[in-house]
Amino acid sequence: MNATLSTLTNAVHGRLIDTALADAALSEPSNPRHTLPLPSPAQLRQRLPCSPALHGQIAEQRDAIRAVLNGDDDRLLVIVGPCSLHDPDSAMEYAQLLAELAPQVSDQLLLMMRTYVEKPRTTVGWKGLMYDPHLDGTGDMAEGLALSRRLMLSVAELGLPVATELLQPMAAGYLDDLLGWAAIGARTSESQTHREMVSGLGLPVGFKNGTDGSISIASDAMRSAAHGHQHFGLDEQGRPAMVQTRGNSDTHLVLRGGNGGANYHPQAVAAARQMLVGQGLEARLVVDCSHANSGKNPLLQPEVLASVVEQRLAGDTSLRGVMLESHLFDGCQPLSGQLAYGVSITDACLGWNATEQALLRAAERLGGR
Ligand SMILES: O=C[C@H](O)[C@H](O)COP(=O)(O)O
Ligand SMILES: C=C(OP(=O)(O)O)C(=O)O
Repeated sequence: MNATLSTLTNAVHGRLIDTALADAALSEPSNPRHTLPLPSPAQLRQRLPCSPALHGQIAEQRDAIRAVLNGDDDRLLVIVGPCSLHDPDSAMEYAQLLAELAPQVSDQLLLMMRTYVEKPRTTVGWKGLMYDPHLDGTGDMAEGLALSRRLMLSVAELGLPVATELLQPMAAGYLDDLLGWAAIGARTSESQTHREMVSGLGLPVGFKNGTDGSISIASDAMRSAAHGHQHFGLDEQGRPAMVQTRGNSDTHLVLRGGNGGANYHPQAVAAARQMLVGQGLEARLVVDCSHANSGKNPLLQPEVLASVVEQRLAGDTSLRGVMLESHLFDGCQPLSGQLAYGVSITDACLGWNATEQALLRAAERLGGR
């Protein structure tokens, strides 16, 4: 563009912006919103850095997870931990227990910790540590982001791969360098925005089937995420940006059951496998033992896990992983008054003792193959 044209263009844009600002100043907002600035991803990463040693560990863990998901390593991937983290002390006590168990079962199971700081809600409810770290509705997201990153760093420093659901695409850049694996939840697998985000991630990602049980939304998501996209997003400095991604084919389907019931039984697994292969996708399956696969009864998760183990032993090599919702103690509690330590404030979880027993049993059974 020559200098005169550029000056003219700037002058026109300048006038448009001035007019827009004047209009904005004059018009009454019909639904006023309050905003508070947040740090940029770069600022938070600088404040809570991932050391080169940790960075190397996470890269190795991603490769190990990929090897299991691709079937090059015949261990079972296990994504296990609280439905949501709401209290750093109980989260770290849980992480310690898991880190002690991991080497005991590592010949058969590759354990990673569910480190969930964002919760998708069916309607409304507490949306996770990242949104409301004080658990009081004040929405201190600056602290929520810092606390979430600090917790993930601490879990990773114990040597555990960190797994989380990425719900808000704008927030992924604050945490994604720390993750070994991520999920896109049942309520967002169909969302173009989430598929675009996944296409720019450098880690394995599981797309869950929809809450209605639809598995095709997840296979569509896998095909979309494998492509490069141009999308609206934020750069590292938090500025609005056109983001160009390269595509991510490191994805798989997570069977979590649906409104019609469970989908971990051999027939449902075979149908999922067939659909993926029919669409030219690799048959890589992870079974979520919780949610609709256990009818939301956390104590049934060991049964679902045992079924997956038996299906593998019977020769189903497409089943590559499982997910369990587990906390220090069984059940869940409402978010009000004095909270019991180590009990979920979102979905009901399986307590640690039963979780450990179920995982030891699975390892023993798989080890005897
Ligand atoms: O795993 C978590 C929940 O199932 C999900 O966040 C939905 O929860 P809700 O139906 O209680 O909102
Ligand atoms: C919200 C979750 O699951 P889903 O998306 O399957 O409901 C979860 O695993 O925390």
